[in-house]
Amino acid sequence: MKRIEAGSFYSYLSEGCKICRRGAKLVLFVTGKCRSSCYYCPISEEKKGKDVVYANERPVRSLEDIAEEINAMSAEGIAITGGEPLLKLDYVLEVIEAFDDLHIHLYTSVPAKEEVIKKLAEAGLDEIRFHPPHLENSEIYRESVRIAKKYGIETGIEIPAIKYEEEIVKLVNEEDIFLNVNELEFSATNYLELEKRGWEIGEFYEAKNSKEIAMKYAEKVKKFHFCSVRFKDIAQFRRRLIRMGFNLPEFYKVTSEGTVLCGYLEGDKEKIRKILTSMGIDFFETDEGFEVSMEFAEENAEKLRKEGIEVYIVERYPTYNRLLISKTPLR
Ligand SMILES: C[S@@+](CC[C@H](N)C(=O)[O-])C[C@H]1O[C@@H](n2cnc3c(N)ncnc32)[C@H](O)[C@@H]1O
Ligand code: SF4
Repeated sequence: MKRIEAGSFYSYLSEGCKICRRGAKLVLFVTGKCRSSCYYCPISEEKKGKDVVYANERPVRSLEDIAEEINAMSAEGIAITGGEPLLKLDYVLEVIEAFDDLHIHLYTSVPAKEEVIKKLAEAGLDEIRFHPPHLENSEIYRESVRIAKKYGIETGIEIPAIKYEEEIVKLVNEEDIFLNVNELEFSATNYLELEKRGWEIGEFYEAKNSKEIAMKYAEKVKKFHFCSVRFKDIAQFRRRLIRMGFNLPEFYKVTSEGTVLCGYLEGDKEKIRKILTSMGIDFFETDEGFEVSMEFAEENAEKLRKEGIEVYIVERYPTYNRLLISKTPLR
């Protein structure tokens, strides 16, 4: 068993996991709808049950939006998730075909039939991960697993570590497929249900003792991977942020946390635009203001203030929603 950062370990990593570890997988959420109702489902309130599409944080209206997010993070792969992606099979096929040059993996809780898997394979799906809700009836996925393998799709089972089920171990070892076990994660939507069942929340929103359940699988499963909540956050997410940060214009400073720092100007937009253009300064215009280099903001703060322009240093995420971490006025 090899150890990776933040408590994760594996004996086998699927291609999808390898790309995800580099922060190079775009998460494509294709619908919030799902026919199962797992008590541990972490989907947020704004997405649950709603037929919405997001590429990472970016709302998607067309394939063009997905292409923009791919460029923003230099994605090498796409993870198609939900809700239940197979409720929107035609859309999923369209996406797989459109971005066939990237590695694409799909999550599903449906024991899909041959006609569905054949279509996915022909569209170019590379990897599939079945999730038996509540970890029950895993045997009903055996046929789908065999079909997916027959069509050359890398196949696995992916589950949260809520309990140990011998039937899952039997299935993955007999079919020689991988088992991904996620550390059970608390979210705003599953918190009460997890608490009701005795789970306690840890420092990183992980369920305490969930890792110990994963260990039991690790002892028995040939192709095994445990992904911790902390690893998802500090490695995958932070690495994606860093990729996104370095794709921004050079005047942004990328921190080791994956956030970006820049100067920020607010005031009469026409006036600011004129000043920056006449000085030949690189800038990015947002709805409310102008992002510039920190050096420019610091060196010119006094002069700009005299022109009635507010000057700040801003730290934000390099994501589509530009989540603000801090906005400090320069005096
Ligand atoms: C949220 S589901 C969405 C896709 C599909 N409905 C499914 O269940 O596979 C994606 C993955 O998250 C895992 N998962 C669900 N709830 C979880 C939780 N609270 N903590 C960690 N992983 C979880 C599932 O095992 C599944 O592999
Ligand atoms: S099958 Fe997946 S999306 Fe549906 S309720 Fe369970 S975890 Fe959530």
